[in-house]
Amino acid sequence: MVRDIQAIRDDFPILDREIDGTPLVYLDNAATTQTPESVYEVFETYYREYNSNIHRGIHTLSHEASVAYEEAHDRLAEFVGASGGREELVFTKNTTESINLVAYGLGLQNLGPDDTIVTTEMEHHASLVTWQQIAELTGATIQFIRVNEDGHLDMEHATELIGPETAVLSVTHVSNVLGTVNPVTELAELAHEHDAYVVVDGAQSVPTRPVDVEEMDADFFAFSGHKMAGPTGIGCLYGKRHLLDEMDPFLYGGEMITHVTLDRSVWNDPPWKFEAGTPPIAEGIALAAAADYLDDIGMDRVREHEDRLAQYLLERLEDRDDATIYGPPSGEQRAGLVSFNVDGVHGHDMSSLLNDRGIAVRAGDHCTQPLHETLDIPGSVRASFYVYNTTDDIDALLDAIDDAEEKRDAYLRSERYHDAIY
Ligand SMILES: Cc1ncc(COP(=O)(O)O)c(CN[C@@H]2CONC2=O)c1O
Repeated sequence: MVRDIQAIRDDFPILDREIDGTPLVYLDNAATTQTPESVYEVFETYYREYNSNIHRGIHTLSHEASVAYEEAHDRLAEFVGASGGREELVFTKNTTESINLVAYGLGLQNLGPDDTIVTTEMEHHASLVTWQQIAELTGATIQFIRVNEDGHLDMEHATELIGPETAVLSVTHVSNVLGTVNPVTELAELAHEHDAYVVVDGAQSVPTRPVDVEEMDADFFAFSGHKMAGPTGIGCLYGKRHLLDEMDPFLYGGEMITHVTLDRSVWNDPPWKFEAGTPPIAEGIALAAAADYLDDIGMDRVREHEDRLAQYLLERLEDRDDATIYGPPSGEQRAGLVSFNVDGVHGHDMSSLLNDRGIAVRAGDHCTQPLHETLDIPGSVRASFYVYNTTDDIDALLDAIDDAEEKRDAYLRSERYHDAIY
């Protein structure tokens, strides 16, 4: 069933909000997406009808909560093509925690001075800082695949860096700044020729396109609930079952054990081995509802919709002689986000001027300071779309950019500017 855009927008009451009397235009989805009624109603039902701690209570509420929470793991595993179900799908707090879990649970235990971690210049700090820290703690070397002018990874450089000493390849599937969709399957193949672990940051891909972790042959794959129409406070780490068996827990305590004596403890099986203490129960169950919501639209349609909006904005920004766009040009496939700058208007001023018009974008370094250094800019303005955005939203953005440019030109003509300069 193909759902029309208005029907989808009606699922998100927040889109009826006004910002100082102006209708909200929400274009900050790469940071956090909005949540449909069908997802946040899950919270209300859970707390109204079966709130209880899981796995230990011998009573109906606990059983119902346990079943729903466990089945949510199966649902998210299915959403990313993990045939092992819940045994390969750990709930964490977010992508950041998922990547840290692999880095500390496997990297810290197995890496040493002879090993290399290969990652890229376009990584989010959630990954880049984490592997930098592991390199420091283990003496391993960390190397970064270069990013080309057009926002793609330099694959020649990748083949130079990935070799016998590579122990880990950690790469973002989609850049949260450039919109670039990286060839993770090709990179995984290269890394596996040298028995390296392949860790994929899927924060920007799982929400926006069909993902099949087994097809790409990722060993680990991390993503967040709040970026896929789900709640904050819940994320996922997919891991191949035999690797999760090998991996050390990251947090210790109840739930993650099967037997404890004063001398030693025996770990539980995955995923519970990595879910110490009382987990985000309602969040996990609500995330399964988010997966249902997105599958109801269809992830191919989500990708097409996002690409259409990105192309619409790219073509119009490319027509401007004072706009600089980062990432692949129009005509090339990219995720539904466009980062840009307008000459003479600082990103934060642009973001503030847009907010005056009810338009929410993000400005700054988007937690990718090394990438912005490579781009030789202090920051950028990023518009990012989701299933409920339309070309009307983009037209409103473009009008507001015109307005910002007029304000800039008026200032440049003003006495205040000339007094300041001369
Ligand atoms: C590619 C990528 N990896 C990891 C993360 C970290 O996700 P969590 O915060 O859920 O752990 C983000 C978040 N994206 C940031 C958050 O705000 N704006 C962004 O672009 C991201 O875009």
